[in-house]
Amino acid sequence: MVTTNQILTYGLVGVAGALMIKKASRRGSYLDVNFIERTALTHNVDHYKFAFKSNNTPKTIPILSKVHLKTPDNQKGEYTPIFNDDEGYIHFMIKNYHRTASGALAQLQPGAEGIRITKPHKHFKEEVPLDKFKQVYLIGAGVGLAPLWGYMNACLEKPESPTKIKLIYANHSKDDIIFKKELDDLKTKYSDRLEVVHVLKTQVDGKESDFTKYVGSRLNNEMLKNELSTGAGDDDVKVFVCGPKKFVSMVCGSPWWYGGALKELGFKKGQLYMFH
Ligand SMILES: Cc1cc2nc3c(=O)[nH]c(=O)nc-3n(C[C@H](O)[C@H](O)[C@H](O)COP(=O)(O)OP(=O)(O)OC[C@H]3O[C@@H](n4cnc5c(N)ncnc54)[C@H](O)[C@@H]3O)c2cc1C
Repeated sequence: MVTTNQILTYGLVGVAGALMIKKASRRGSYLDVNFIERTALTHNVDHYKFAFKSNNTPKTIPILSKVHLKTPDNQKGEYTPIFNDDEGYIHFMIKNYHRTASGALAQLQPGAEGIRITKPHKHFKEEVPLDKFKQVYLIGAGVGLAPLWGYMNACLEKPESPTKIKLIYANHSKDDIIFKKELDDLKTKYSDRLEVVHVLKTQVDGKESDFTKYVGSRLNNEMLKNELSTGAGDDDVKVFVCGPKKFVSMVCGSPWWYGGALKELGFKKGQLYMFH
């Protein structure tokens, strides 16, 4: 006969076993990567290149997906790959906050062991729509450019895509703009499909007004009203937003990510997609 004590013991063993399996499978979802190199993009943002250690891994990472990167000392950061290349390397832009994961990553030497990333999970539930929309507004600040950069390049590179893109990119100063030259080159190459509007809070050399009229203030409702003058209420127009929390909530409200300037301008909830 099975006693109450035995039932309790079997029950506890069962629960412990289930928890161990869950933990193991979670652990198993990390993939080992090799750190290849780091190059400076700005004074505090670096381009990181990694390679998967095993052949039994994805060769590409979907754009707009998010991964957790774990450092050798077990610090975790949340990042979006900025592009895939033909040789199977994974590329990130990572801001160094001199602490936690980003601080540890900044100390890595090429060849460093013990770095792991999670299998990518997509942000979008549907397939990433590269040719579905007539107009996409990308509103980003600082290193919040990361997911927007992946989308922008993939969309522009798709020759038959009808999507026009306007990037509104807010930074503290000119020195903080990530991929400034690359953005200029893309504007030239895709002059009929890409518009870039910089917003700079501070002047450094007085030449900022050569490339933007928005100098001396952070992005605000008035600027958004000027720059997003069409598309409110139109299902063929999407807005993607990424940046610091206060920036995102100014643009599209919080805590439910519908509100802020975009709601005031008449954009519908279904038109907005924010990374948070
Ligand atoms: C899905 C996802 C993916 C991410 N991927 C990456 C990644 O790949 N790499 C990475 O390093 N980080 C990543 N992050 C982190 C995240 O993007 C940054 O922590 C966040 O954007 C802050 O960036 P920052 O430090 O450059 O901003 P800050 O330097 O703090 O601010 C940048 C600019 O934002 C503007 N701003 C700030 N607050 C306001 C406000 N209230 N009103 C108006 N303008 C304002 C100002 O112009 C300021 O100069 C990711 C986050 C998420 C949610």
